[in-house]
Amino acid sequence: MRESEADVRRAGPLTYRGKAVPDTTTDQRLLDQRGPAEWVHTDPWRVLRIQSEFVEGFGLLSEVGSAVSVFGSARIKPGNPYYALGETIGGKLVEAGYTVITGGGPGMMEAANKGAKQAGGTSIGLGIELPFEQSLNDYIDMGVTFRYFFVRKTMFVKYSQAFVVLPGGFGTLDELFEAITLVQTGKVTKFPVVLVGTEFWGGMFDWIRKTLLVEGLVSPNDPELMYLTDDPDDVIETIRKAHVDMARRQFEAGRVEEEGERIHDAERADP
Ligand SMILES: CC(C)=CCNc1ncnc2c1ncn2[C@@H]1O[C@H](COP(=O)(O)O)[C@@H](O)[C@H]1O
Repeated sequence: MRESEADVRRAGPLTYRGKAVPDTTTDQRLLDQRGPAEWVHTDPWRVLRIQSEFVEGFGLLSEVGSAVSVFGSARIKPGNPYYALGETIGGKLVEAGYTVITGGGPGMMEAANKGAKQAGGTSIGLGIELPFEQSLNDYIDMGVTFRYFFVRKTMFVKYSQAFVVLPGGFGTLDELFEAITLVQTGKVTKFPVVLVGTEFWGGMFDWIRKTLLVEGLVSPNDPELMYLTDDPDDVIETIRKAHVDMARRQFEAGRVEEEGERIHDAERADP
């Protein structure tokens, strides 16, 4: 016997029959009612917003090729020699075959994006909502603005194969030490973290060796997790060599197909 329309209701994957058929449809309940609004300020709702940030971030970045994240001060202005250094490094990363990812803001982020864009590469900005008005810099081809710092950080780590850290303040230090901690604890397979500016970072390196190491608060090899240089070509060469070595180790460990591809990519980037 055929069911009459009144006897059955299909709501997406759900089927209701007979007296179980609801009085209203899902759309009616969605569109007709407007209840109290406090729930948008609750954690369960935030979880959905957080989830949507991951979806947008993964969606934007998943097809990006080999990429390097460049961190550095939001406050350094064009005209500062560090800004020019950031531009040069952004450009050279592109010439070496990498997409450049930054925090999308002003200062050193803008410098690296500018260098990347002017070299004809892909320039990405992962911005962050801040209490004061601020938009993504003008040199970004693709960008997302995140609400949550921790979601944004996941994107930097997941979609880049190296970090370049230019002079900066607390935000830059936060990004540097997050990266180093992930490498130190084996949460990411060892990837190069290159600091640029021997004079700027030298004091921190000394303190790590003379205090952290001497007090036994880091392992003897931990300071080697960071490489320090002033030379943009050395930045690129260090990253490239690390990628070739890494791909070769993975290849030798038997993960042939994919890793062969990566060796190829890294070698293709040979300047
Ligand atoms: C003028 C000003 C303060 C703007 C702030 N606008 C920002 N926009 C995007 N990312 C940022 C911003 N401030 C800090 N960050 C993040 O923290 C780092 C810079 O922080 P800082 O200036 O070193 O501590 C950047 O690598 C970036 O990922």
